[in-house]
Amino acid sequence: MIKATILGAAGGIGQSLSLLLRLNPNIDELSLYDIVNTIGVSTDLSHIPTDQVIKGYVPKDRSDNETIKLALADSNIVIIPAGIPRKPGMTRNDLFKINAGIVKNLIHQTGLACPDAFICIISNPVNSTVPIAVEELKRLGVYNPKKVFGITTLDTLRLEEFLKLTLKESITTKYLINDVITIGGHSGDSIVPIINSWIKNFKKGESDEEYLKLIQRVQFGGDEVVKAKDGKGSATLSMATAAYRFINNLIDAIKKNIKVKEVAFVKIDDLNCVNIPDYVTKHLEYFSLPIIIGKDGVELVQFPSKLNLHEVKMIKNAVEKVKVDVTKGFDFVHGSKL
Ligand SMILES: NC(=O)C1=CN([C@@H]2O[C@H](COP(=O)(O)OP(=O)(O)OC[C@H]3O[C@@H](n4cnc5c(N)ncnc54)[C@H](O)[C@@H]3O)[C@@H](O)[C@H]2O)C=CC1
Ligand SMILES: O=C([O-])CC(=O)C(=O)O
Repeated sequence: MIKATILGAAGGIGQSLSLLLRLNPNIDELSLYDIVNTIGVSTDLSHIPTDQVIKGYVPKDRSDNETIKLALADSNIVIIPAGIPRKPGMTRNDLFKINAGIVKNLIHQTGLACPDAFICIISNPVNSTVPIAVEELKRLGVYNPKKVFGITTLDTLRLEEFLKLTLKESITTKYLINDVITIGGHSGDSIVPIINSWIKNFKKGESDEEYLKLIQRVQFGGDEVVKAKDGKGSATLSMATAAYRFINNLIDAIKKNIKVKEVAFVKIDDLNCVNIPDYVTKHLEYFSLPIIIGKDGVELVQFPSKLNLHEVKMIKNAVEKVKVDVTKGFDFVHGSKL
């Protein structure tokens, strides 16, 4: 029995993701929670014929914690896209002030209602909201490092698509999936695209202008959408697709007991890691990296092999960036040590 709950289900990502999950036959119950409009969204989706139970939940007022408890009860998977999106001119860090509190409260309720659930955090800034979630779960005494993920899949989707466009050859995304990934964090130059042997397709290798342009476009892909939406939010449809890819794989691990390979922002120092270089582990606890997920969660964190020199340079820079964001998240829960 799989029950998936979306917290923030009435938003741009929430609604699109709800539709995709409604169409997934491996989900037995879909639970949609938001502070607004989930009754409308769930009623709409309930007219799609499936064998799935679907329910919408909206709290009566700010002090109502009973409704979210009902929404979360018995969930195996909790997905959190609740919070505000960017407007042009903002960085993801500008969202911290509002989203940090939202994520902390929702994680608190999740830890109380379904402490054993897999938790997928979409709300930005991911580099800080994941540490907030981890520290809050620790406070409750229910933290399981194998089951807390920051969703960075959209960066990899962008890399697949933009690399294909850059190479202008008869390469389809089919050949790129599993071969190209992004690691690091989820903001600007903390995002590190890894293109494996495709570097050979660039005439001047790591110093090729087209290669450097590709890196920049992936790192600032979110800004491209924010600008195009012109004040009406950030990526929603591509993000829902990205989250769906991750969740679909996660369900294969949980329900079919298949070991799946994914990439997510996880707390690496609490997990079983192989081949992670000192220049990463010495300095920080969290990074988005390839992971193997089994039915009980992350079994292994891996580090990509065959990196080019530019990729190593980008990783070292990402380590510095992520470290600052992680500390901000940690301090939000525990209070600054300064
Ligand atoms: N991880 C990633 O790659 C990406 C992350 N995001 C982030 O996802 C978040 C959501 O983006 P959108 O869906 O576009 O925003 P949105 O504004 O369309 O939807 C957010 C939803 O959260 C709800 N919400 C706010 N406070 C809540 C609470 N306490 N409990 C439950 N629901 C609550 C709102 O009512 C709204 O329906 C943003 O922080 C955005 O930056 C967006 C794209 C990619
Ligand atoms: O850019 C944003 O604010 C939303 C996001 O995380 C992305 O599209 O990657």
